[in-house]
This record gives sequence, C-alpha cells and structure tokens, in this order.
Amino acid sequence: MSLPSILVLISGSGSNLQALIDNQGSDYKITHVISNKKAAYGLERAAKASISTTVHNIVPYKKKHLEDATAARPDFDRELAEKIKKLNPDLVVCAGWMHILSSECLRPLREAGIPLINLHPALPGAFDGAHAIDRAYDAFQKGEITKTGCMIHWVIEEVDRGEPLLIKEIEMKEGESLEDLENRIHSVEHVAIVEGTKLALAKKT
Ligand SMILES: Nc1nc2c(c(=O)[nH]1)N[C@@H](CN(C=O)c1ccc(C(=O)N[C@@H](CCC(=O)O)C(=O)O)cc1)CN2
Ligand SMILES: NCC(=O)N[C@@H]1O[C@H](COP(=O)([O-])[O-])[C@@H](O)[C@H]1O
Repeated sequence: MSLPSILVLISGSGSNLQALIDNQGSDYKITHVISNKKAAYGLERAAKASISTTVHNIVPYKKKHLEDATAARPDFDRELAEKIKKLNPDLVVCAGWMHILSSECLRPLREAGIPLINLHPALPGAFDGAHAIDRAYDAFQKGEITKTGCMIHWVIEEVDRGEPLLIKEIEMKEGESLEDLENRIHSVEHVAIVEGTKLALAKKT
C-alpha cells in the first residue's frame, strides 16, 4: 500500500519543508512542492530531494488582467486549485505560503476532498495573518502577553481561524532579542509541522 502523499506550498526559505523532507518515510511522502516565488530557496531544497516543483506566481495573472486588477487573484487561486487537483495529493501543507487563499481555491479543493493545513507562528486567535512573530514580540515588550507559540490548523477561508490540530506554547523571555525569539519559534515549528502533518493524515483516513 502506498504512503499518503502531501503537496507543500511555500514562499521562502523552506526550513519547514526541509523538516518534512527529513522526516519522510514511514508516514507520508512529499510528491510536489509549489512556490509562489521563483527565487524561494525551498525550491532548491525540493530539487535536492528529487521532489518535483512548480512556480505559481501572481505576476502573469496581473498582466493577464490589466483591465481589471481585481480579477487577478481569483484567477490565480482558481488555477492553483486546478494544478493541485491534477496532482491529487492526500493533503496540502502550507509551510510559509504567504498568500491568503480565497474560496476560488478552497472550494474546489474541498469538493475534491483535498484538505489543507497551515503552520502559523502564533497561538490561536492571537496574531492572525502575516508578521505574527514580530507582532508577538512587540506585544511582549508592551507587557500585553507573556507567551506565544505556533500551531498547525486546518485551513478555512477565515485566515488562521481553522480548527487547530496542534498547539505548542513558547514562554517569552525578558531581554531576549527578536532574532533569538524567532530562532526558538522556528525550532519548535520544525517539530510541529511534522507532528501536525501526521495528525492531519491520521484524521483524514
Ligand atoms: N484562506 C486562508 N488562506 C491562508 C491561511 C488561512 O488560514 N486561510 N493561512 C495563511 C498563512 N498565513 C498565516 O499563517 C498568512 C500568510 C499571508 C497573509 C497575507 O496577508 N498575505 C498577503 C500578501 C503578503 C505578501 O505577499 O507578502 C495577501 O495574501 O495579500 C496572511 C496570512 C495562508 N493562507
Ligand atoms: N502566516 C504564515 C507565516 O507567517 N508562516 C511562517 O513563515 C515561515 C516560513 O519559514 P520557512 O520558509 O523557513 O519554512 C515560518 O516561520 C512560518 O511560521
């Protein structure tokens, strides 16, 4: 019996993709990686691991819709869903994918029975969206929070509000630099992304 297949969406360095690559074998296999950025180092990580890749960039869609800029993102999302459906993974993992996915993408995947999970570097409901670590750091400096963390959650239209699969809390430290906090969070993420992927696959079957 073949292993469950996962497709990973990235936008940057791909250190979380690397954690998934390094832990392939008994529970899942990574069959494809899609990046929205051609320069994403994660694409090199995938190639070194002999994983096929696709660049799905927004610029051609903006050029295609010069007369109506608002049409570019829906078209981008629709075609992203089509590409994913053709590859037919058991699960899609957003690992630093920096685009909000609209219903144009999520609805076809839902109908095709292809769920998505996302790695978010904050606790549920704390710092939804981009730049969550910076925002948590600032909130700690203001005395508003004492802890942060990361989570793996199901992806729904409402950004970072899907049901959590896995939550890992991280205590914040007085006098710690933002860089050191980022490094601590990334270390925890690299464990969480593997655990969360396995949990999602187990729940799906
Ligand atoms: N519909 C959903 N889409 C996405 C989710 C989700 O839960 N539901 N998770 C995000 C990942 N993410 C945080 O974890 C996130 C990434 C990016 C943004 C964002 O504001 N992106 C901007 C563009 C930013 C840029 O290009 O630098 C945008 O899309 O306009 C918010 C949340 C993945 N998508
Ligand atoms: N809102 C989504 C978000 O901020 N995701 C974050 O992007 C980084 C990707 O790193 P990587 O490319 O090295 O895996 C990770 O820190 C992940 O939590």
